[in-house]
Amino acid sequence: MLDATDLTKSYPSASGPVPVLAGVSMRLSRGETVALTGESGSGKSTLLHLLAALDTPDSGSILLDGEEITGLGDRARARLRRDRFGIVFQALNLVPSLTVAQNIAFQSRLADRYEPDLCDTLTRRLGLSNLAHRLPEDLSGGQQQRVAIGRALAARPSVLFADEPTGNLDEDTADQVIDLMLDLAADTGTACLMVTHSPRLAARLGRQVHLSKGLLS
Ligand SMILES: Nc1ncnc2c1ncn2[C@@H]1O[C@H](COP(=O)(O)OP(=O)(O)OP(=O)(O)O)[C@@H](O)[C@H]1O
Repeated sequence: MLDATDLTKSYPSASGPVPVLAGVSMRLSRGETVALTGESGSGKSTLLHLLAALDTPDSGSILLDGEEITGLGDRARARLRRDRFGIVFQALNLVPSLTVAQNIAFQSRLADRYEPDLCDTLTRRLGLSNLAHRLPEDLSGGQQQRVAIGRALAARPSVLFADEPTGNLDEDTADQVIDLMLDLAADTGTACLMVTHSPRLAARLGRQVHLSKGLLS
């Protein structure tokens, strides 16, 4: 479904371009779950940003269902993210003026795919039913993380991209949130690519890939 080949990416610096990705290829099949690991600064977030169409590679190809997405302009990439991708990053970007229930419905409404029953189910399974009318500022970090996961999955994305989604949670809560995320992703047929520093969390996913020296193994 998502098929990336020979991706390269450098960032400019005072002493010239600094290469981060040196020819990364990876494939993500429908419903597959993959953990992306690697040392700090190895380029995990950079790769996730390219695959999620938040940034463009210097060279290489990314096919989504056979269609090249690297050449798309900003608007087309924004549409693609809205319609096909769920994104759960450390900066959760919940809409501060919307309640939990409204945040969960938010992307699915934008994508014109709002399903009240699915939103209710996600809210309940994420343990947010009694918080549905609260604003994000009145939630704990873990509760906000669950809202972000619900919002991403309510739009039935093809791929869920998660960058350290439980980075600031204790181990037990992180395990619960990841298990729930994987469970819900499986129910909605969503593939999942998750960046994590934790080998323990990585082991819970179907496959692990490791980024080192600009290459995946
Ligand atoms: N916008 C940018 N401009 C310049 N350099 C950048 C930019 N974004 C990332 N980098 C550099 O690219 C390298 C890879 O960064 P990236 O955030 O992808 O790594 P990471 O593996 O996700 O790290 P971490 O695990 O610490 O989050 C780092 O050396 C970083 O300093």
